Amino acid sequence: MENKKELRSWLDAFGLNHPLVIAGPCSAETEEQLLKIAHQLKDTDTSVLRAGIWKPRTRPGNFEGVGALGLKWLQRAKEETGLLTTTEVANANHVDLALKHDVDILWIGARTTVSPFIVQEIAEAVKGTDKIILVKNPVNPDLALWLGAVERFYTAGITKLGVIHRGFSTYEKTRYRNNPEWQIPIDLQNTFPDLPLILDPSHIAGKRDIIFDLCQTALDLNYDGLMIETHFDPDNAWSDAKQQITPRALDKMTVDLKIRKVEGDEAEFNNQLNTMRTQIDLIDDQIMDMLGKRMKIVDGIGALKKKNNVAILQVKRWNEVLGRMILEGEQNKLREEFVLKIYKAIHQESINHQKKVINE
Ligand SMILES: C=C(O[C@@H]1C=C(C(=O)O)C=C[C@H]1O)C(=O)O
Repeated sequence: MENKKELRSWLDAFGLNHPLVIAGPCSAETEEQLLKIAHQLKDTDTSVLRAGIWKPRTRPGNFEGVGALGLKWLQRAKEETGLLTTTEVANANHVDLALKHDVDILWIGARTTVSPFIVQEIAEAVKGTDKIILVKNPVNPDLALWLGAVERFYTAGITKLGVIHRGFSTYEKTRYRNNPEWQIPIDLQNTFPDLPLILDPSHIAGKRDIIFDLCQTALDLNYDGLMIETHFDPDNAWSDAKQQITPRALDKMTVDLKIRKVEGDEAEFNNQLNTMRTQIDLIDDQIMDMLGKRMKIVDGIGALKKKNNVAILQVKRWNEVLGRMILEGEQNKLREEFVLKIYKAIHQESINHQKKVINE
């Protein structure tokens, strides 16, 4: 599969002057609940109503969705509000039912994207339709697996495609429910600039107070849309209560979010930008030059260790280097977390270099 301008035609057809907004409850709970939310969203920037009908839950015993019954409610919400509809499908049977109820957009959940067998089954089931398919990232940070799932739909003849970034599972506790790992969608945009990219801040955040920040970051990174869980009474939602926001809060948020242009058009802006980018290029050259020089000395130490039969890893020295660089970083307004990431990568590469020298 290659990037093609046509990948984004379905999105362009919306004719929006703002990112696509998909909103609605985590789960369809009752007909009244879904219709009430749909009507509240009708007068916002929302174009598509979302609602989970079948809910994959981490543990059994929780509310697992109302099932096919909810599809009728979605259909009615579409008739009454004109909003398009979308739901998650996780097997061929879900697809058949969603198609019967004229759901416009089907999304593939993170737990489904990890399984090529199921993705293939779903791709076969939507073959021959003109449905829009949005593929959420797999739970594990694996870009090839994510794109592989998209490709299965493309190969089945589905051309209206897009991806949803919902964050990645980690064992460590972070401030997020699912770590954003922004570099992965950035890499994806580099390879497929015309594949619509939508942020699902609700599942990354896990709590409503950081949703706005996540959405702004996405717009700063040229995302094409937002999928936001919305409920008129979030605290009493049957699933994901902490991360849903009200349709009113969503409306306010879309007003407050700053939409950036992909490129600047004023000559003065472009001049200043070019000057600063030239400065960055020079500094990047220096960084590479210094890293190369550092690595040459590391090789020298490796040769010395080989001669004296001394181990590569020197924990005491390594901790001294780290401690000194954290302080140095502080003076240069660089966060400890960032300094640690860079120096751990440098240390790993030093070890690789010395391994090579010692085994030569
Ligand atoms: C370069 C050395 O080998 C390793 C690499 C280090 C580094 O890159 O700074 C530090 C300690 C060692 O674990 C060394 O022993 O000084």
